[in-house]
Amino acid sequence: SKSKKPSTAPCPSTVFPKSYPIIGSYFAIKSNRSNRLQWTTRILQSSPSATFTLHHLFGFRQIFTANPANVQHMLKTHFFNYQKGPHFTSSLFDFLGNGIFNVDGGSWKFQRQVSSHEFNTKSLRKFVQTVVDTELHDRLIPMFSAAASDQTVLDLQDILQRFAFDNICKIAFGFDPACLLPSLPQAQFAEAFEDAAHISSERFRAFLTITWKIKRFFNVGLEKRLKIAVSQVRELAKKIVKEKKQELADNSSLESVDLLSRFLSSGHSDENFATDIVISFILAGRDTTSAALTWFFWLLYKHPEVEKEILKEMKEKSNMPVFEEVKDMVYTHASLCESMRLYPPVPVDTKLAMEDDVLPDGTVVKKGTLVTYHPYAMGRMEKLWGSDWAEFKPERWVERDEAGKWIFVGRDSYTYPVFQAGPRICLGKEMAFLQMKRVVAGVLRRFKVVPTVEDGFQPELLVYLTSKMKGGLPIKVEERGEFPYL
Ligand code: HEM
Repeated sequence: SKSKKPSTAPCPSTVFPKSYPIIGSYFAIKSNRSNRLQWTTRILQSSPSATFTLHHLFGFRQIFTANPANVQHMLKTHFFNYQKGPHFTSSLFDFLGNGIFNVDGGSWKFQRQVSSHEFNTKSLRKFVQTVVDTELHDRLIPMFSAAASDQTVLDLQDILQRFAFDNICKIAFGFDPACLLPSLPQAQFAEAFEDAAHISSERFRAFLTITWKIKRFFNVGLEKRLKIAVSQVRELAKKIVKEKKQELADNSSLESVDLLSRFLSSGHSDENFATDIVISFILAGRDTTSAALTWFFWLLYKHPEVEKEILKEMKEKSNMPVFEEVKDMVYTHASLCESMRLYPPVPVDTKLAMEDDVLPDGTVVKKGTLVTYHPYAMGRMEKLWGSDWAEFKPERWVERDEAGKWIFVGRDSYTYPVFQAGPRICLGKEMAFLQMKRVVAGVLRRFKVVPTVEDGFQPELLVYLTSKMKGGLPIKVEERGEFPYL
């Protein structure tokens, strides 16, 4: 007799979206609009080579891949064939202009060279440390301390976003928007920046590009708001560029510390160039670390054993100078990597194929096809992480040496493209880890972070350009008492 036991394997015919002539998989795409990330992840998990082609309206195709060989092909070996392309750059142009984040080819290469040079200086690293520590000790910790004494509920995500925004503005152009402080006039800059980033990313969701272009032409709806926000951001940036140029002209021996001063004093004094590159840096460095840290604190709450191990590591390093300690926090580093495996701040990233091509797994790519690599799905592939992929386990990233000390065991950047990979890999990766580890050490050393959510609460992921937690993360903070407290 036939077995009635249901199969647990996903059935391809139900998982893969049906495609019809002309309309492609329109209905499946429409009905999965609000959970597109999870939907495409499920399809990739059940696809033999972790790649599939989604058919949009009128024969337009988009390839999704979670296959490391394909990722390496598009981000490294065939880098020049996979670019941002006009759809991406035109959506962000009003906001970002020709800044590094929004250009391809020669313009990108030039900005990349100039900025990687500046990023690799010891003095910039030192400056970043000072900025982060000042923001931590003068603003974040006092705020937590006040909240602990009067038991206020805080939105952790909102606070970390404001913290990261203050930091990146000070680093990028020496301006303090002071958004961790209550309603100073500068905070308007952060609001305008948020509006500009949010509405620009809404353009990607538009069914047809022409819809937002028409609204822009008539200056109505969201496009009207975008125009106002962008002009506020750009005006302030331009004003700062002018002031900095004047300062440098008056005093050429001025100690130039922030990125903008460095660009200007190394001969890149064109106003538009300087404004565009600074805005790109703020966008890149703004929501990414805060998104990573919000999910990280949530996972720590769900995994007290990991928090305990981090505290143990901090106790062992407590006699080291602060930034030496950060470099040595191997288990904390592993925990952050693990948290970003499950919740990558940039969950998907799309490129445009400039010419016909074939991916290493045999997928045919026609010129003009969008190719999306999917870090969110890649962190959820059994083939890459084993059958326990759904578990939060920092131990995947470490080994003990003979003396019992943790050693970090990294994964290659094509299996874990959370910071992208290849020539366009994130420029701020090291800076991001430094900032995140400082926050983790600074906060955990003194406070316990307790989400005030109901039992069984599962945070929802909301994707704009970065992966936010829907509705934020309400928390209370408790003072731990004297350190060391283990
Ligand atoms: C956890 C934190 C971060 C993550 C996960 C992250 C991830 C990424 C990713 C995926 C890209 C590629 C985007 C694309 O080209 O489509 C990127 C690019 C970039 N990131 Fe980050 N980033 C982080 C923090 C930062 C910080 C703090 C900065 C600081 C300034 C920064 C600066 C940049 C820049 C300038 C680029 C453009 C590089 C280029 O196009 O050549 N990032 N980042």
